[in-house]
Amino acid sequence: MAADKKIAAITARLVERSKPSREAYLGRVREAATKGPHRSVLSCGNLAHGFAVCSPSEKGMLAGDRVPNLGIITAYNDMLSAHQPYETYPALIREAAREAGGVAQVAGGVPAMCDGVTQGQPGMELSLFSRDLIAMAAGVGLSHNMFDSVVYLGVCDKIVPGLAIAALTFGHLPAVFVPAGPMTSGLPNDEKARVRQLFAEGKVGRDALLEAESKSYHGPGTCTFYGTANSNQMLMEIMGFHMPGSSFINPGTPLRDALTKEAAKRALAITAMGNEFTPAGEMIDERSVVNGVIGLHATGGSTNHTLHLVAIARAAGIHLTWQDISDLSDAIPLLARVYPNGLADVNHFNAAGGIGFLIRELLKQGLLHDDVRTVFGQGLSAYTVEAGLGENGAVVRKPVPAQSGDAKVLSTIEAPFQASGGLKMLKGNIGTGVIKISAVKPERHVIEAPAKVFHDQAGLNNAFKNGELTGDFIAVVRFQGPKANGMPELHKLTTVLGILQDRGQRVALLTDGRMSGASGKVPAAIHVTPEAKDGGAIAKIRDGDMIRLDATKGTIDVLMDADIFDARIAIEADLSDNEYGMGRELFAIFRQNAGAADQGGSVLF
Ligand SMILES: O=C(O)C(=O)C[C@H](O)[C@H](O)COP(=O)(O)O
Ligand code: SF4
Repeated sequence: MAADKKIAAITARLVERSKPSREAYLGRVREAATKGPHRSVLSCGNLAHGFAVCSPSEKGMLAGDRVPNLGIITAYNDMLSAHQPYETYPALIREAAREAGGVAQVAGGVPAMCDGVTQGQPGMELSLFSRDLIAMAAGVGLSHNMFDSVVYLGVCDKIVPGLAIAALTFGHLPAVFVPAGPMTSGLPNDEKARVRQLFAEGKVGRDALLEAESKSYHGPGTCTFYGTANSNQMLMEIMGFHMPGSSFINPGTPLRDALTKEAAKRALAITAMGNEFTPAGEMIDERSVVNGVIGLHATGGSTNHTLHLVAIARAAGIHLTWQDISDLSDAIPLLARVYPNGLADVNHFNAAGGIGFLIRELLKQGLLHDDVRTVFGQGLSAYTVEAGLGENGAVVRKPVPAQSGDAKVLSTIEAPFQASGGLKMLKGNIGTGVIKISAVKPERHVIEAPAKVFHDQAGLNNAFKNGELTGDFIAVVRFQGPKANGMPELHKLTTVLGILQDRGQRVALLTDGRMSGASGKVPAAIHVTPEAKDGGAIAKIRDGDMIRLDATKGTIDVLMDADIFDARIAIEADLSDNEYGMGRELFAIFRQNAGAADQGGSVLF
């Protein structure tokens, strides 16, 4: 149990709130678990289909009941720089399985969207829904019931959350997440952002912009800013789904391959057929979820996890709320400064000590639950390490250094960058929302200004081009919620609002949509619930209304007589443009059934 009383109290209320659903969930997991192998319930016909393409020796092993079979769920494609390295992983994993006396098969693939390719494009309106689709697609692969353990190959924004929902839905099976690692450092992220602003102001041309973007995103691996994808890696490690020290090792290196093989062997070692059975649904409990939230706060992680972590927890019968996330923020200091929360990138963070250093610092003051189960065994203290290669090419681990390799990037618990974490909940007569304050200067934590209302990103960008965005204002961009158009990221607005902010205007964004984890310096009240499409108060706001966004107090309010504001009719919008094109017609059932943002914006729960 965490030593810190506040964390223990928040965890206790999470356990209490979740009791009925968690007990029902654990009952299902225990019912589904079997001494195995799971394939033993299949008919000869089923099994013959299942191993038809295996080698004769693998068929011999799978025909018996002594050898575990490892399922691989892969999100490989060439679109995501972070997922392209997975092309070669199945062969490596099969080799490791053979060495471990087991068998491995690709159970199935899942789709993976790159939010960088679709940012500002119609495709982004499928992004949030792709998370649930990924969980469903992984379920299709695992429903063959041929497997005794699973390795999940995924890194990016919606993919890890979708795979984690699947892993917990199949919580009777062990689950090891296998990362592919970050791209090597290219053009610094702040320099990329500077060239973008110059382009938006017409000071450089497309050739200069494309050159800067291409130097920033230049090869295999995860983009190096600390957005949702790299927040995912931190979460998977601090929640115990990764092998210790594996998150931020670059792709195409001997250590990366050694970690992949080690993960496969570990996944085969923790099946019900061995003596370290670690089913995902029992490994992940309320303490693991709270540890994930703590990691988000301590690193300034992505706002998208106020959606995804809520949905992941629900898959395990755990009811995480925005109030839990916000209250933990008050108890957890910011220990990392990685872009957009600073100038460093994730490679610098890892070189400074990485996740192992972060965990050690938080454990020093009892700010994490140490008494948790992980794929590596019992206790989070085992993760206060960094991974390396031994003489024989195997993975070796040693304790993280006592000192940070760069105190400007990764600090100690004694000298945090901020006393509280990065994510705050906002409440008021507009509804509830969240704001990431770790990347916003303190003098911009409170913005009081007139509303300028838009119904899409283009409206705001056009107003900028026409020179209409003068003075202080709060841009209200609405009908961007899950039911309206799939809750796209509005990250492209950061450039325009950043230019105005740099000119000295006091500006902010208020939306029922999302931002990227890479969004940062402009104060943004996002995920506002109820959304406009649901008749939320955000649909009552008019141009010129005075709005106060106060991240210090945690409030978002229209400053007018309550009766007058309440009496207003929530306007409706023509959303027919969002119903067709780029596959959006395939996701109508998702828009119709999406849950509220504070419930994860999911069609599953
Ligand atoms: O981390 C997240 O939440 C993201 O979704 C990051 C997006 O992939 C951005 O779109 C990529 O950054 P930009 O190149 O600035 O567009
Ligand atoms: S981090 Fe974002 S932009 Fe980079 S590959 Fe992953 S999804 Fe695409």
